[in-house]
Amino acid sequence: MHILLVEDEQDQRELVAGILEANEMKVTQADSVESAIVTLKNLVDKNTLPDVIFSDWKLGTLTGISLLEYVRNNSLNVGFVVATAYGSVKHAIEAIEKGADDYLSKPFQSQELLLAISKANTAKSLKAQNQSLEKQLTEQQNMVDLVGNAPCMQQVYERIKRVSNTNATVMISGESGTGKELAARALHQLSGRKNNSFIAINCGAIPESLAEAELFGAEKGAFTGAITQKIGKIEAAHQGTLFLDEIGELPILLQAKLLRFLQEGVITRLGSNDEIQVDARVIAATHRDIPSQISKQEFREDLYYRLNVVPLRMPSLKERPEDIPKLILHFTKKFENEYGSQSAKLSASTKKLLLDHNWPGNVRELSNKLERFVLLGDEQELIKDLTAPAMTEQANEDFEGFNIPDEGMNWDDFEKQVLQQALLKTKNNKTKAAKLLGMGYKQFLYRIEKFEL
Ligand SMILES: Nc1ncnc2c1ncn2[C@@H]1O[C@H](COP(=O)(O)OP(=O)(O)OP(=O)(O)O)[C@@H](O)[C@H]1O
Repeated sequence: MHILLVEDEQDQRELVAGILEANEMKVTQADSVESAIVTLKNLVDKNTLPDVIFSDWKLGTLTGISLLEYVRNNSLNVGFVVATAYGSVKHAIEAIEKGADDYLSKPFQSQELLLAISKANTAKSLKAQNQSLEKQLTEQQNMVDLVGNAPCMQQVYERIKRVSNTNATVMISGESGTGKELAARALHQLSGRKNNSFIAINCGAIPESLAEAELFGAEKGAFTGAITQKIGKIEAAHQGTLFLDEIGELPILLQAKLLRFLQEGVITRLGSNDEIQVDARVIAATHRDIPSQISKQEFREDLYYRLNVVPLRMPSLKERPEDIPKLILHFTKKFENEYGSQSAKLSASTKKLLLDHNWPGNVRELSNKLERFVLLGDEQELIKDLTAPAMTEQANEDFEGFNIPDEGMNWDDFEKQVLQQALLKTKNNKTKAAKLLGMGYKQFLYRIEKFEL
């Protein structure tokens, strides 16, 4: 262990140095705050910082506090022990408040000295560990944009890091709003393909009749309306990443063609016989239970195994309530920046409501609620929203015989209930639910997002 010993009285300094050296410590001596700072600067340059500084309180006209301030202001990670005059508790308290790890009242026994030094050294090591963990976490967060440190999220980060730089196909599962697309983007960002395209396509959002041209491209005249040559999404992802969202919605015919691409790395544009080599890393995502789709013959088993080389499950928000405070902070700041407004502070009881909420719409729901709060600054509305009873299946059934009541009605509630019923009827299949209501998928998606369904 290396100690910087700062003491202006030579006898005292040599006495302490003797004890430390007898205990196999390396000692560098300084007789004033100024010379200690010069010594520290030299040691920083040589990258040989001491482990602990042991400094007297009174050093000429200055005190050990000036040295402590220098050390802490420059974020030098060293342990710090201050020796104060007998009975000067005030100084001891001040030293601890300013960031000393321990203090010793003079006169002290050599055992007390060694104990204080060892304590300060441990504190230094812990600080170094924390700093490196924090740095790792921040790097990770910056890299992937995903907020949350819960153990289940750490596993997600670990897996993303491990497979990002490979070409392995990843199948991301998880409830709606859990960050599946963010995870896919992270895989792309952390890969060697990051400077090429990330092409995302929602397999549920394209009408079946156009899906093949959308994915594989089409030659001019391949079908009515194909007035120019069309490059498909797969081809557009050449040398980059192709993100197939809602893969469970992909029509069965196209599943066979996708499988061929995954196996052979070639595609054929609609209306052409030429094979085109495409090098795209494929990431798929679904909130549906694909094995049960397989048993209903809605999804090809061989395609599933080809896609599910590396499964990545995004945890629901319910599984990681400890991340809610961090997410609240993240979204509040994000929307404050976006709208250039300062939101009102959330009261402790509202924070508790946010923590206790069930979050069926996961992080997306939390983000939407906080966006509204930042925009409107209406805490009461947020509370009302969080305490409104959840829609039950029974309530939906009651709704079937609905007539506009004489006293009028709330249009938003009405719309929300219709959307919920459509989702219930189609077991959350958004494409089918949109069809049921005669709406385009995007239009439907917009509305369910508006109501955080
Ligand atoms: N861990 C997270 N940290 C920060 N933001 C998140 C996180 N998870 C989700 N979000 C945010 O929530 C919203 C929904 O995320 P995303 O679109 O990635 O979810 P998804 O699982 O793909 O949803 P869906 O299945 O409905 O498409 C986005 O605005 C995203 O930025």
